[in-house]
Amino acid sequence: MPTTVPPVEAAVVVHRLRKTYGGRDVVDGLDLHAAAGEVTAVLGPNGAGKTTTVECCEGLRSPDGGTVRVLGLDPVTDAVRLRPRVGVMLQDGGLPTGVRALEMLRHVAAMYAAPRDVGELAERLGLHAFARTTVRRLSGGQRQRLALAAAVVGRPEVVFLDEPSAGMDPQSRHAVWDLVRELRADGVAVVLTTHLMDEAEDLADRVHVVDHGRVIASGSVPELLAADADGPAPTVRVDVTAEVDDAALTAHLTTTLPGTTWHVSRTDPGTYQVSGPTSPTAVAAVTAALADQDVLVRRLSVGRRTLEDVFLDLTGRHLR
Ligand SMILES: Nc1ncnc2c1ncn2[C@@H]1O[C@H](COP(=O)(O)OP(=O)(O)OP(=O)(O)O)[C@@H](O)[C@H]1O
Repeated sequence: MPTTVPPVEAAVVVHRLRKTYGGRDVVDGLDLHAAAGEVTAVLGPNGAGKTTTVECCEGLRSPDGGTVRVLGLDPVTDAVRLRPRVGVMLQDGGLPTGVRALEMLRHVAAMYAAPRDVGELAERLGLHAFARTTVRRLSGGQRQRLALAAAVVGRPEVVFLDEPSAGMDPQSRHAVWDLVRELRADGVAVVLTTHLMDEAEDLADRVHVVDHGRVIASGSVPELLAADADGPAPTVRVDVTAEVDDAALTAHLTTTLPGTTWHVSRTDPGTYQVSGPTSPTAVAAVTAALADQDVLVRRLSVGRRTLEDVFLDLTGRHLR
């Protein structure tokens, strides 16, 4: 996997971070960095230690080991100096619940020297529709949008977004992505955690994959795809109506296409991934072999491996 040496100008540098709960290292020597003008995505299975790491960067938790620097400062001891320069969107919103939505945003904006235009921000995140609703009555997605607005209204230099588009409808998600791209273009260091691989693939300049409290892979999406053990081989994906005899399918392909190597795996019930040197003949051979097995193909697509494929290969398929 590509190694990562933090650039001198990194806005966020986490070095050998350790955080222990009840004698268990939930963050266990984690290194990552995030640069200004880039979107850095932190990915990992449930419980991998992403939120704990981000909360150490936000100064909400104190490390048990290692160092964290945000804009060259310690997020815990320099919290007062960092507050006007860092925007934070917590996973649970973390908003006061008794105030009206827009009133809350105006109040947050008033705490900064040169805030964004609240009306414009409210417009682009669709906050006007629930401007006078109290925060406790907002839907999950509305609360997320308000939390995002509060995180960016002060024109921060660094923004931490913990699962920013979780629970949002597709329209809101696109509005969030546009805003994140704009922040990047303005030179902001955006650090986000997400479980949405397409979100990371679309937005992230740099990805850190975390598992068991450590970064197990880092790089740009093309670097991660290229560094993948199986290589960025094109794949055929088939959705089928019955069980496939994958050994028979592999044997059929290697016999029909001499000199090639194939790997067939079931990715989900009813979905198989066939990896190998894909060609028009190979696609025909896959469908012929499935016809031999009396398996009807409901959908077939040919494509490269995705970040999700790489993620699953790195972190496994078992539930956490
Ligand atoms: N205050 C706490 N006390 C005890 N254990 C904690 C505490 N906070 C987090 N943990 C544990 O630390 C581990 C990492 O949690 P964390 O929230 O950082 O994971 P995550 O990668 O953000 O997961 P998710 O994707 O589910 O949000 C989990 O096993 C969690 O139960």
